[in-house]
Amino acid sequence: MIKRATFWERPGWLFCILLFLLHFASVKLTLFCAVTPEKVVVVWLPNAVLLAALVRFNGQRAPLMAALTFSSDILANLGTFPLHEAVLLSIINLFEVMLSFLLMRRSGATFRLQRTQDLLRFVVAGPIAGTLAAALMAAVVMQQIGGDTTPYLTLARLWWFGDALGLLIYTPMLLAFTYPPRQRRRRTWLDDAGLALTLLLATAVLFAQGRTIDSFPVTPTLLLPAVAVIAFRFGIRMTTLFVALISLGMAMTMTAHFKPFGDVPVYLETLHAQEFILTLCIVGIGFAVMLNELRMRERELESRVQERTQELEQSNQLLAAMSATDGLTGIANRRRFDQMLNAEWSRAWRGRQPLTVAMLDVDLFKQYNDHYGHQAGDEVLREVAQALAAQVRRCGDFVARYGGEEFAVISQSTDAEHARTTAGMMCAAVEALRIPHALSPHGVVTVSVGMAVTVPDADSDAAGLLKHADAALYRAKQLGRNRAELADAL
Ligand SMILES: Nc1nc2c(ncn2[C@@H]2O[C@H](COP(=O)(O)OP(=O)(O)OP(=O)(O)O)[C@@H](O)[C@H]2O)c(=O)[nH]1
Repeated sequence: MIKRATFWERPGWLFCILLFLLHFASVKLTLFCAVTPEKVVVVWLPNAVLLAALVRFNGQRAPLMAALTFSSDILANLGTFPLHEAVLLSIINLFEVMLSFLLMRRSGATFRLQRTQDLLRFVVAGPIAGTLAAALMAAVVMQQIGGDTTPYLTLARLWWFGDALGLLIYTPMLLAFTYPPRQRRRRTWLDDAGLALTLLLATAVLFAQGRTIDSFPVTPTLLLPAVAVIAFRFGIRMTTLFVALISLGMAMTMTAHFKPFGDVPVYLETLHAQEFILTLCIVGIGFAVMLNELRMRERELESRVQERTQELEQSNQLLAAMSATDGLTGIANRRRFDQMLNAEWSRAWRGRQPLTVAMLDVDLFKQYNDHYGHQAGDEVLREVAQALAAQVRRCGDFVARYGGEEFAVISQSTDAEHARTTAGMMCAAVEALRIPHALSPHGVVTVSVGMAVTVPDADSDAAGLLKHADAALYRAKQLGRNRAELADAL
């Protein structure tokens, strides 16, 4: 089995066989049901098959595809035209498609024809310019070689209109069906009923022979509102399919001598049919493409808004993190510490649990700065902060830089004994860094710690706890530094 993605990546042998068969069938189908007994082509669809293939693969293997459809064109035409005429007309068909494709490429139309701008570029390149150029040549061939006595301009116009409509109807349809739909819509029974009714109406209109019901003429124009509704409800695929079916149906009924536009001369009838099919295309395909573009833009806008919201959320998170972080040490700052202390205080109060605050101060830091310089002092603060953070991470506590060379730690559910052990460990952790301090009696950088433990109640507050911890820190400094002191009960 060839996978869908692989099949549409490059025109492989399977695609080429299918292209040949589809092209051959489309010539036969057109000759069978879209050419009136007077040999007037209402819509010529084979050229759309090659153009859609060239556009779909952006010109990959163009010579091979051209050769295949050229031979299929001659083969299929042989029964209707003599060989030399079939060859010449096939050359003109090929010229028409190639010119349309090159003009489309030059205009920058993208493959899917799903935006109004792309559709307009396609219309100018194919149904207007490419087919007109071919029509002017074909009329000469038909007159000079085929011996057709119809006036030159009439011949050219008939070729032009038939081929232009063929390209206009079938190229967008074939392209729409070679891509998976962007968004599948859920169809309701009402949609299905509407579709069935529209097809019924189309059949009735095509076979009504332009009759009137209660002096109301049953003409194909009745189908225009229906195609607009289909474009609105079902999107490009279904609309192009509907337009194609109606056009082919109309051509078929005309070749079978039904007269959807009443009893009018054949040249006028063909003109009416072509005018009607053109209007059907503009209303149906044009409306579907416009709606599709609007929906695509809406989706693009939605995803862009989503992207921006996500970016904004990330920036907000970053900002929040930045406003809570100390720039020098990278740990929480005083602001965050105050928030945490209030939150933990309330929690401990509600749970009647003890709460511990420890204040830490780097010993003889002024001397360190004076001796080693301010930048070396900054580096010490960073290292001390990391050592303390590693220490509290293990116990699930919270550490912040309180300001200057002071740090603060909050511990939950700690009794006095546990608080003392933890503080001792923090002193040891800083001493273990072994940062030389020539002016300290310990020879290395050390910290002093003051702690206060309390079970919050109505008579105490967080500020009081901090004050007690600060007093204990002062005592630790007095008692020789590099030690931890516990404050008296609050
Ligand atoms: N390098 C550096 N120094 C700072 C920073 N913040 C505060 N300091 C310094 O820290 C020193 C604090 O000195 P003091 O309050 O006298 O205390 P100390 O020298 O540590 O003495 P004790 O606390 O009694 O052990 C001052 O010299 C401040 O300039 C900082 O961000 N970086």
